[in-house]
Amino acid sequence: MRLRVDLLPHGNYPDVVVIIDVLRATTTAVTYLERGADALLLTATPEIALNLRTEGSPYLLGGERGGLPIPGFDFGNSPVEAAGQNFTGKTVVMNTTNGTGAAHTAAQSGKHIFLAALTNAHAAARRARAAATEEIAIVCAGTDEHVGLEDVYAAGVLAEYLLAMGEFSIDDGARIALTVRRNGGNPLEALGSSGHGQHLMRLGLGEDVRAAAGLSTSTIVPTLTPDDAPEGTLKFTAG
Ligand SMILES: O=C(O)[C@H](CS(=O)(=O)O)OP(=O)(O)O
Ligand SMILES: [Mg+2]
Repeated sequence: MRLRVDLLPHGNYPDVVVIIDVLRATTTAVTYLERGADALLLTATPEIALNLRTEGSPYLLGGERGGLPIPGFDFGNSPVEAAGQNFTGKTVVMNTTNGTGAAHTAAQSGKHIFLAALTNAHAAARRARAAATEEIAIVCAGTDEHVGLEDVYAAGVLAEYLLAMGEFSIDDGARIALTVRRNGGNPLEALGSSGHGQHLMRLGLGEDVRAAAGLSTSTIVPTLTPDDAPEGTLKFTAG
């Protein structure tokens, strides 16, 4: 079994893909499902999300640009905000700068697509291991096409869990992620020292950084479903 870590999304995934966007899309996605959402629809663009909002639709919209809520959306991209709501019976439509796009890239080729954060890292590693037949690709979303320390650190956490579960041949991306994990301090130190973590703190969103640093507190793994989904969206449910 191969274990690969892409420090940024590249495409060409033959088997299992685990998308990581710790700050904040995948952490927030896990929280929506924790708080009862039936499903998540990750859209390719904000416009697709806005067009899904029709009278009486079961959709709520969550997303950001520049870290701030998108005009016309119900929520930003905040795990703390999501944790304070009840989404039972709702589908949350998400569009964010990096994470939702990374999921669309992965879905072009991957067979099994999961969303992972630090908060569900152990459960995500277990699901990935159970589904894989040849390769697990952990894909870091990054920020605006630049590598993000927070995502690489979380990839290292997943890689550690996976290596404890069985034999893998690993690539240099995985070696880098493991090195960052082993030298990056605890999760809050790693996230707080990342460029994007510091950006969010400057925006007054430090509580989101703290929430995203919770380690394996959730067993929910957002999983791409083959169910029908509106055009331009990917549907994830709790796995
Ligand atoms: O919401 C976030 O933290 C980022 C937005 S940005 O990098 O500040 O523009 O989005 P994500 O897609 O979760 O990386
Ligand atoms: Mg991010």
